[in-house]
Amino acid sequence: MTNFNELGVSNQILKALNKMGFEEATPIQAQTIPLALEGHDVIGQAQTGTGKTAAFGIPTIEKVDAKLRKVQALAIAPTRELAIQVAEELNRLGKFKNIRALAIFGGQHMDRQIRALKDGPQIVVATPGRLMDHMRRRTINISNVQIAILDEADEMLNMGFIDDIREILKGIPEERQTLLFSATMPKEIRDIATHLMREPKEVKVKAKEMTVENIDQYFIEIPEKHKFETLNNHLDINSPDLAIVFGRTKKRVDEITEGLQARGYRAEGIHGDLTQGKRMSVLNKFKSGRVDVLVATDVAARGLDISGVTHVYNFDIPQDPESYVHRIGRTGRAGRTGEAISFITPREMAQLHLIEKITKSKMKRLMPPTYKDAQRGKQQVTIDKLVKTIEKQDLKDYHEAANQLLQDHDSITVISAALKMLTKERRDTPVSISSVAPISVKKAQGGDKRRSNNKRYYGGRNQQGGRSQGGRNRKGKFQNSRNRKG
Ligand SMILES: Nc1ncnc2c1ncn2[C@@H]1O[C@H](COP(=O)(O)OP(=O)(O)OP(=O)(O)O)[C@@H](O)[C@H]1O
Ligand SMILES: [Mg+2]
Repeated sequence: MTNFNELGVSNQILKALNKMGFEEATPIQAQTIPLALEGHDVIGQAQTGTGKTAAFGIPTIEKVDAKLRKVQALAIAPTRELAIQVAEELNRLGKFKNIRALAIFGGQHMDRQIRALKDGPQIVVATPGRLMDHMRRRTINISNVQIAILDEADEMLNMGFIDDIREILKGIPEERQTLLFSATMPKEIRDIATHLMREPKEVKVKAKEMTVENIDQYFIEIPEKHKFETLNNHLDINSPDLAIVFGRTKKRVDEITEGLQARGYRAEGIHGDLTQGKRMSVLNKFKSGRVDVLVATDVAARGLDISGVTHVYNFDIPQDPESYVHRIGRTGRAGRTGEAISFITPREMAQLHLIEKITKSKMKRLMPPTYKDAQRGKQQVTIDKLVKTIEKQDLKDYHEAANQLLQDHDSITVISAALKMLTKERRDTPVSISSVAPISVKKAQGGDKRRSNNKRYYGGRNQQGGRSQGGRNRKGKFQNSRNRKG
């Protein structure tokens, strides 16, 4: 383990790190901070949740001049929420150096952003579309930018974004320093990257697997039409603190969300068709625990750092292995543990093997839990609560009432009634989810075509329906009568 002061970091940043509770540098931070401080271009690849933001953030803050109220560093991120999060972390890191970072992103009033830009932040974190808007209107001056950062670099250099990125980089002085970070870096993308950089130093934190080992990975082989009930059962058994459920399309996310709500779960959906206000409010509710289940498209797959996410469900297996890595990486962050459970239809088993091959990790098979298992799981939660209350031993005030009850009823009946009252039973509202076509490996491996598919996931951009939303969809209704009480 490396201390930050061994890395040549200033006292003001050490003070900020101390305040943030960062005691030691993570491996990617230890390896890239000195290189970036020396002025090298860097491609940094390390697993999800291992502190890449501070790895590029610390040297960036060290290099910009607080007295100069001009944009000196520009970070670009694929989604609005990520841009906001990165700006927040940079502001925490730069607090004692009086460095300010501003997030600019689509869906927010231009006027407001223009005013904020006039305030003279030294760092801007932007989504590409909105940044280009500002560039065209000349409401941002990037001619003083010395450091360009691409967070989620492989995604930013993917088909969906590459043209924007090229155009943005054209507006930045050529003698810039370029920093690229991501948990994944497919070779063809790395080749593109090196063309945009000057003799980049590549740092790849050595890991056996592309995914973090503190995430337990499981899969459940299951027909499409049983996914929703299985998700319900699983949520009941695990009672996750916070869970994210990834669905393939926006429509799917809406349907799963509505279904979960109908069953009594505190679930909300997030995808690119929602207003920015709604996206923010959903995410805030999730972060504060007012929502337990976040149902999302890949708009929430990359970079988001929400502590307390214990479970990630792939309701639909993703098309790209990289996307799998990022999705499950929303749990098991900063050394915590997590579980990832992927639903695989029988025809998608080949896709599962492809993901395993590329990520060099194995998913353990789970049998689909039954409704009975779920009931037991729910009851166990109640029993645990009851036992905790017993252990506290402050029940004297209830003894008289308990004695009275036991005179009129046998103990099994009384305890069962108490358990029933305490158990949050799932509503048995019938729910139907439209089915989607399975992902086939052949399609998934189709080179550039596969890459271009990514585009549709991301919010705030013009999104086409993508194949799985298209006319080939069969509409399969699914109602589970098994769970309906007689
Ligand atoms: N040195 C450190 N010590 C303790 N916590 C840290 C340290 N560095 C980062 N963290 C925390 O770890 C969490 C993950 O960091 P971060 O979001 O930068 O990960 P990442 O590598 O960018 O992940 P992803 O690939 O998902 O984007 C954050 O909550 C961050 O505050
Ligand atoms: Mg990150």
